[in-house]
Order: sequence, then C-alpha cells, then structure tokens
Amino acid sequence: MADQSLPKARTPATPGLPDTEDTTAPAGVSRRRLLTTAGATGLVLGAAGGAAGYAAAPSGATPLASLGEERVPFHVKHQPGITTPAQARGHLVAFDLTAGAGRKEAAALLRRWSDTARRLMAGEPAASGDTDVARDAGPSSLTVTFGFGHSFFARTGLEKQRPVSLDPLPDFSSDRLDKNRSNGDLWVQIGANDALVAFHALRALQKDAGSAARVRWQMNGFNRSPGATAHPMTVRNLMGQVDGTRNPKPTESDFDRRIWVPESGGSDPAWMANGSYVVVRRIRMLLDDWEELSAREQEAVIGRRKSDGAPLSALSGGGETTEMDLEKTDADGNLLVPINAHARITRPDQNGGAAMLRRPFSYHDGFDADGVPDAGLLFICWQADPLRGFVPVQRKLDRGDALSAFVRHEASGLFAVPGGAAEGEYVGQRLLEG
Ligand SMILES: C=CC1=C(C)c2cc3[nH]c(cc4nc(cc5[nH]c(cc1n2)c(C)c5CCC(=O)O)C(CCC(=O)O)=C4C)c(C)c3C=C
Ligand SMILES: [Fe+2]
Repeated sequence: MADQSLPKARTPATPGLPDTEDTTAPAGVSRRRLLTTAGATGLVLGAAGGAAGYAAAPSGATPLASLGEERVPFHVKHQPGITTPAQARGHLVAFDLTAGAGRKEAAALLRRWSDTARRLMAGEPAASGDTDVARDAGPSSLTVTFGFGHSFFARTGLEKQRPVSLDPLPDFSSDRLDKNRSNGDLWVQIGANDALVAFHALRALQKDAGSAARVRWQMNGFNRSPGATAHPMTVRNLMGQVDGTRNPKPTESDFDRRIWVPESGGSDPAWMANGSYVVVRRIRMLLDDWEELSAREQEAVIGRRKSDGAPLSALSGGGETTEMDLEKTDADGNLLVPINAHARITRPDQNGGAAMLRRPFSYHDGFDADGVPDAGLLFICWQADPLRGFVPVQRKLDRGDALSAFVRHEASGLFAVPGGAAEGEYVGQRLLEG
C-alpha cells in the first residue's frame, strides 16, 4: 500500500505546485503529482493515464484542466483527506445507524461506502444509480474519509473495541454546543476541488446508506480554489488571516508519532493501526466585532502579520516561515508578540508538546435575521491522541486567549478514523470483522 505522506523525490516545476515522478506508481498510472500546501502533504495522481472513468476525454476533445485530472489514491496506508492538501470544497456528514441496524448492517454499509469512494475518487461512476452530476468532470482531488463515533460501539455490540481515546471530550466553559449538530455514530468527510464532484459524492454516499443509517447533521465548507492566487501561501480564513502556517509537516521526525496511531505497541486497539483521531468543531466567527478592529489590533490578537502571516517579532521584515521570537520587546519593553496572542498560546512548546494537524474548511450558512453572518471555521484537527493534541490546547484557549472574544464553538465531534483500506478491503473491516 502506498504511504502518501512520504514522497520519494521532488522536482518543483511550477512555483507553489511541486511536481514529481514517482517510480513506485502502480501499473496503469503514468504520473504522480505531489502537492504541498499548508504543511499538509499528499499524493495526487493524474487521472489522464490512469483508470478510464466517464471523464476520459474522447480523442479530439479538449483535455481536462489539470485541476480536474488530479486523482488521490483510495488504497493507502492512512486514509485520504488527512494529509491531502485541503480542497476548495468540503462536506462533513455524520450518520446515525437506524433502529434495526447493528454490526452486520454497519459492515455492509462500510463495504458499500468504500467501494463508492474508491470508484468516485478514480473518476468512475457509482456502481449503480449514478446521478450523472460529475459526468463531465475528472476526479478533481476527491477524497472520502470515514470515522466512527463513541455511540457506534454500543449500537453494534463492539464496546470492547472502543478506544479510550474516544471518551467524550471534556466540557469547556465557553462552549455553546448544539447537541443535534454534534457527534454521531459515523462520520464522513468529503473534499474535492470541484463543487459538483463533491456534491456527487455526498449524494452517492447518502443513497448508499439506504435503510441502515440516517444523516444526523451535515456541514458544508470551502477553501481557496487552486490557482486563485499568484502568491502561493497558506490559505486564509474568513477573518483574513493566513491560517495553518505552523502545522506539523510530514517531513518532520515527530510527525508520525504526533498524528498517526502506531501499528503496534501503543494502547489503541489493533484495528486503529495507522489511523488518527479527528476533532471537529463548528466555530462561528463574530465577524461584526472582529471587523471593528484596526488591522494592528487584529494582528495583536493572533501575534502575526495579516498581510503575509509573519510573526510580529519580525517587525517589518521576515515572512510567513520566520521563526517567532517569544521574548522580543519594543523600545518600551512591551512584548512584540502579546502574552495572550493566539499564535503564542497554542504553540506546542507552551503546551507540553501538544500538537495537532489542522485541516479546516471555512463555512458560510447565510445571515441571521438581524444580519449577523453565520460564518466561521469548520475546525478539523488530527492527532494520534486527542488528550495530547486538541484537549490541552483548547483548555488553555477556554481560559481566554485574545481570539476567544471573537469566536464561539457551536458544535463538536470526536471520531476514530482507522487506517486506509488495503486492496480488496473496506475501511473499518478489521473492526467489523476482526
Ligand atoms: C484547540 C485548538 C485550536 C483552535 C480551536 C483554534 C481555533 C482558531 N485558530 C484560528 C486562527 C489561527 N490559528 C493559528 C495557529 C494555531 N492554532 C492552533 C490551535 C487552535 N486554533 C494551533 C495549534 C496553532 C499553531 C501554533 C504553533 O504551532 O505555532 C494561527 C497562526 C498561523 C498558524 O500557525 O496557523 C491562526 C491565524 C482561528 C481563526 C480559530 C477559530 C475560528
Ligand atoms: Fe488557531
């Protein structure tokens, strides 16, 4: 199985879009393209020389734009959609098993879902009843990622297999959580660089659920589209900040330990090998209040420059990747990165080493009756253990960093995301048939 987080070679061809030939490409795949953004790295395959789906262009037709061509492999060591560069469009969906559904029905559902995900990620139509929504499109970097919530295990009689790391997150004093939009038995994350391709997958997976599971909640998100900027940098959020700069990088020596459940030797059940735990928070941004601040005030809240994400300790120099100097002061002895700045407070070295891979989508669900935007961040973070990733950092933020006054956590979920499925297997098979 390919390990999508460990590229063999890099030959940058386009600024901000490194290209690579990978000699380990499976038969039938002529080219692999490696994209690196926001510190998240993943393999993406060109579909043109790969599996012929319904998007394969007849001779004489205009070739697909490279964006449509990009294909992410389904059968990989770690599920796709974790280290894959964040796509322009995202859907998060939680399902609950229906009253009559148990382990057998869940296993059949995961088998159907995996087959559909594999086909759609290769640019092929669904096995039956395809809706034609993505008929003329390439795979467009589609990824589908599956996870299991705490409640799944009692419903399927698999309590003994429930990881301790899935124990409910602690209550945080600033939480304003809507229970109906939190947690769930099963979680599906869909990402694609085309909105129709993403919706096509969403609808196909919902239909696959049949009578076994019902949608509990769904959230839709977005990011900048590939190619939208001539200045490749980490993506911006709806507060206008460069967000994701200090994400752990797969090339760092402690990345695997921080993000992936080990294959053996840890306290997790064997079925979670090469998996990860995802925390999902719908965080509303109080944009009316935020936009009242001057740019300088906004920068002090984060501790980084808005224009390019450079730390405030760099004064007017440096750039996004310049190291932050936590001790540096101005002529009056004031810290250049304020003591309660978000980017200071959240650092691993300020939290006993706690680290997570953040891979969010922005969201906008319209305006409230009083004109207040219902917009913010679908905060999605990945870690080998939530108690050594999200929890200690959120505990600190809950006590109040400078950003806390401008955000509100409105929904929450924690899911166990097993490793990727081997050829011929489905995601979660070791849990459901082990
Ligand atoms: C509990 C974890 C975190 C929550 C919740 C969170 C919310 C949140 N963050 C931003 C914007 C930025 N965050 C930045 C850095 C950053 N944030 C977290 C954790 C949470 N953020 C971490 C671990 C880090 C990195 C710390 C480090 O290693 O230095 C930044 C700075 C740029 C960057 O490194 O990404 C921004 C900007 C928003 C808007 C938000 C809630 C809506
Ligand atoms: Fe943050």
